[in-house]
Amino acid sequence: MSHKLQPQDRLPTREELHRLIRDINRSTRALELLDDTQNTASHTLDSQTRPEASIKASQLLPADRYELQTACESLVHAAKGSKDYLCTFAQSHRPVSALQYAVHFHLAKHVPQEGVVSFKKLATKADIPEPQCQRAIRMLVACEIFEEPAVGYVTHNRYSRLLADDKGEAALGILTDECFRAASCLAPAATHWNHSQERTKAPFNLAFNTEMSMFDFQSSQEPWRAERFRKTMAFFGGSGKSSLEHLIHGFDWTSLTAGTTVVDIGGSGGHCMRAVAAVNTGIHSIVQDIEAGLGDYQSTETFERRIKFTVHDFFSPQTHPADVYLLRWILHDYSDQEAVIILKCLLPAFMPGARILVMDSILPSPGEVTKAEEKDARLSDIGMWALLNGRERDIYAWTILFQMAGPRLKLVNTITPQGSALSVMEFQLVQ
Ligand SMILES: C[S@@+](CC[C@H](N)C(=O)[O-])C[C@H]1O[C@@H](n2cnc3c(N)ncnc32)[C@H](O)[C@@H]1O
Repeated sequence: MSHKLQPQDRLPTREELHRLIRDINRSTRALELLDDTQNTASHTLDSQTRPEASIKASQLLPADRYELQTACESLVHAAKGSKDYLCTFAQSHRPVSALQYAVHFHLAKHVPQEGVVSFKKLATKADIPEPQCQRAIRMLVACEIFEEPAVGYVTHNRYSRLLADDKGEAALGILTDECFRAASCLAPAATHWNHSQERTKAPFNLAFNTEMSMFDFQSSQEPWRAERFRKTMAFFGGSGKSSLEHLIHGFDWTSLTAGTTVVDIGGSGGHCMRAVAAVNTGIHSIVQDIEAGLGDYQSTETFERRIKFTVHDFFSPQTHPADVYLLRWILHDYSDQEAVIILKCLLPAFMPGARILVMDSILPSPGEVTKAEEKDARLSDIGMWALLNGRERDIYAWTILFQMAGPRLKLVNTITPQGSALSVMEFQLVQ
């Protein structure tokens, strides 16, 4: 009996395949043309644990990198056929759950930096059953995380090595635990709380069975999660699209005169202010966060007393007068109604000429960028929704948000540094 291909199993036509291959060739050539920096690029892509080098890689014509990704992904999807693509896509959570298992049991830390380890020994070290260890790792090997160079033996590759690093493990821990579990509750939470926008009625709350917002839950119930969150923020700031380099290039910090005060609201362990202090030695910085967010840093002073850490809840009125208030990766955590409260709490402390720097992503309009770039931006949008009913915003949504906070707050400048997923938006209070 002959098997007829169903329309949904249709393979790509020759023309479609050739167009995709032409696209791949074109963007590959664009990357290859960067002869001078090519060595840096391939080197940094192979050793992603070196933040300072990765910054350079992230600045290599990101548009070409996204075009290459988009064309490669389209080719893979075309090769699969529609039904297979969609069904595989709907099972994306399965490799992520294998990663969750690997991170939870610290498997990467039990694999030697050089050489191999047997599944048997790895399972013994991690205190887990060997068959489970093998199944999880083999799923990951199929996704190019870890390698099995000889049957039954595991070794690191450039991806798995990231998991062996403390901060990398923390970040992947949050992504595969809090984020993953919360994301599985998007529709149930919407039904349960009738599409509430409150941070205490988010998918996270259903997943973790708590009435507290994620940050309050971390602080008061499971402080190890707050510690892990702080390491994660430092990890993301270390390199790539959210590198702190972009914070430095997104605003002229050297233009601030000696004695200027910068308040970093929700500043975590102070990584942003350390980066700023390194380029302008005259600035005084205050890092504000909740107690658990600051961790061991609270009440300390660093950088020859130029950075102070203080506990402050950004949902209460700002008490510290400053020339610049930095809100990096804060407002996207919240819905408009809650983000407005944070902004309004700033206004009473506002001195003439003071500014607010918001560093967050600006969502592209549909079709404005390649699919790969759009997907990256949208990952974060769904992520913020899942954790706190937050959202990413396009430029119109940002403008409306600030209008809601106060009609006198005006956007005076926006800079998106090359290779950065985040933009710096500068707001001032006009008369
Ligand atoms: C997404 S992180 C951003 C950290 C840092 N600004 C950065 O760019 O890496 C959000 C920060 O807000 C802090 N935070 C959460 N709720 C807060 C509150 N009510 N008041 C002050 N800080 C808060 C968290 O502890 C965390 O450090």
